[in-house]
Amino acid sequence: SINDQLQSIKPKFFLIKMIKVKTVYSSFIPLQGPLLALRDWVAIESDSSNVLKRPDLHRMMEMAAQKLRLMGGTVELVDIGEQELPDGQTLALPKVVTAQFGNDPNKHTVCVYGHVDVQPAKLEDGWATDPYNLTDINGNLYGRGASDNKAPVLAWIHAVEAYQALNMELPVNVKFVIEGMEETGSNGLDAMILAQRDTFFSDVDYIIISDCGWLSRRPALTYGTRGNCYFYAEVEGPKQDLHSGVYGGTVIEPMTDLVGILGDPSGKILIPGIREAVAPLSDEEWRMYQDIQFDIDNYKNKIGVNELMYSNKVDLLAHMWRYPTVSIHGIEGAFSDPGTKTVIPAKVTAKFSIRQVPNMDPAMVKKQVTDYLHSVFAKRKSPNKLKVTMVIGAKPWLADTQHPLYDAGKAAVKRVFDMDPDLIREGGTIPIARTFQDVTGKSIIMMPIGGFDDGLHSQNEKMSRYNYIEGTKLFVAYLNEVSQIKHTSV
Ligand SMILES: CC(C)C[C@H](N)C(=O)NCC(=O)O
Repeated sequence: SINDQLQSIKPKFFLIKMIKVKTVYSSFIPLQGPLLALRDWVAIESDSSNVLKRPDLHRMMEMAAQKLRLMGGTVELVDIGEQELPDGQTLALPKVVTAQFGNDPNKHTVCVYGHVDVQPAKLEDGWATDPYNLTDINGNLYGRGASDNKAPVLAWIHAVEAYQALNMELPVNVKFVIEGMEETGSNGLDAMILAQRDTFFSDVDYIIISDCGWLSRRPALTYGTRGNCYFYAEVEGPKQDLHSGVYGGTVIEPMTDLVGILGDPSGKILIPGIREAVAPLSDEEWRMYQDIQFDIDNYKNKIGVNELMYSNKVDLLAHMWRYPTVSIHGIEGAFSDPGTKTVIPAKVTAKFSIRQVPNMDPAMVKKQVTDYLHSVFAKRKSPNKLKVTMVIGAKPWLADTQHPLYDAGKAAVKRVFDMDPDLIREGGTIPIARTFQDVTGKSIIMMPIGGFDDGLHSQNEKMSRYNYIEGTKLFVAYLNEVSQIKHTSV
């Protein structure tokens, strides 16, 4: 009837109005709705790398599940077993939250993946505000996990809530997979995806991930991530720490060995075989990089340096996204407190990682790194013992930007931001992306809403009110665009 038709037009009109409505972003507007939800989520120190914080992480997963339950979703907390710690003890992994809204066989089904664990953060690290107390300064919401990845996960939840609030049917069925171990390699999630391939994932058509950021103020769609191989290199010498005055000069120090095998002034990867495996940069990719908006001075200012490894845009983007890099993160066992302790540490463990790209393979990288370090160590003829372990082996991921998912993404960005997105890659790693692709055979899009200067993993991480709310509008619009994709596209 006419009435039914009017009913179906009215909410759609509201939806378009909601997307187009100009929101005022000011710190003077008190936190409400989505901002309060983000405050509550940031308040939980869900640090997946710290075993002492595991109870908080369990609480975080329960809180995410409860939010989805209250919205009427079909929610499960999936037990993914235990994690083995380096000392041989075991610890329960945080359960994975799965949820489903709608199961209409005539609609597409999208699966939104995100995580609610965070990297460590302490006020003493140099934060200007308490990392677990969401603080608004000039429209930026500061807090650990605000951008990586709590606000983006919440923005997807709010997108579903927006349809519900308007009494509108979701244009697609929406599933969620929310995990709590992303920052430490997504332990247990690969097995869970494999186990549920023919159940939870059987009707999923497309996978959407919003766990990354824009490159500039221009919105972006991401089509590649680097992988990550994370290593521990342990050098063990005397049976206990020693006084450097009493024993220095007689003992072959583990720290000297460690620095000796890791150190190279170029900061480049010397390990044979690694660079040779890298897929060459094609002319087309090179051309694409030239069109991307990237302000080198802005980038330098953001991180507070005067000079970078390369001085032109294409080289910088290529080395950020599609060449491997090595970073040394820290040395466990070394003296690092303030003061002047004169100690020879008995055992030191370097932590470093290699971001890898197509066509590198983690198993091969593990062998190459282990063989190389042992060969360099052998030349030192040291009596100390070296042990090399790879603790994370996450593969890189690359998508086809010609897929209709990306056309739908461009249309949604245009609708909300009135501009075309940059098509970018990401230097960081989303360990599970490749598993989703390989196990389910479905296409993935990464649709970031984080700002280019959000400070992920660093001090003063933030998410702006603007990106959070406009990002939610983007997701609302995107669900609508995805529903228009022809049913034949996988
Ligand atoms: C920018 C990254 C893809 C964000 C992601 N959450 C992350 O930090 N992954 C782990 C990593 O070390 O890259």
